[in-house]
Amino acid sequence: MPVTVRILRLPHGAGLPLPAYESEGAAGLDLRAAIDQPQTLPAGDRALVPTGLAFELPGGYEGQVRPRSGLAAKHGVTVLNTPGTIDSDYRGEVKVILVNLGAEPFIVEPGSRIAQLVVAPVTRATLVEAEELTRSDRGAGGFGSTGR
Ligand SMILES: O=c1ccn([C@H]2C[C@H](O)[C@@H](COP(=O)(O)OP(=O)(O)OP(=O)(O)O)O2)c(=O)[nH]1
Ligand SMILES: [Mg+2]
Repeated sequence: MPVTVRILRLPHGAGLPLPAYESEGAAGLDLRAAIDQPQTLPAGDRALVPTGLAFELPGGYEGQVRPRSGLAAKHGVTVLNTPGTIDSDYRGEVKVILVNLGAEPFIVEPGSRIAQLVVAPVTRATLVEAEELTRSDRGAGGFGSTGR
């Protein structure tokens, strides 16, 4: 379902194109690094990379910051907290926590596409505290209880 999202380009992101869906059916809007110098991400290290963007998501929606599979497959570079959560009431700059799990340093180039933002509906729960929970076949079994 299409949804309208207000977006603000911050001064350091003003020269970058607006995020776009890169194909007709793409789920994510690519996010770019709003940096003015190449930034080296050493192997094993992480960095909070600015996007130069702030969003106003409608109530009932969230933004999910997800990795790009190409960066992960080719360089071992992913989003540390994937999926990062952008709350609908957050008005600050969206930043991407990149981590380099590869063996080589990775250079983040200015304006390069580092992650993607998926806008998704969220359900908010009403919690009802209970004395006990309804029985189920699974019960408390988990963490591999059904075997391999
Ligand atoms: O990858 C991310 C994750 C979060 N945020 C921003 C938007 C989000 O609405 C806010 C808070 O994120 P989260 O709730 O995940 O972080 P927290 O550690 O719980 O911080 P807070 O106490 O501010 O909620 O930070 C980002 O820019 N990038
Ligand atoms: Mg939080």
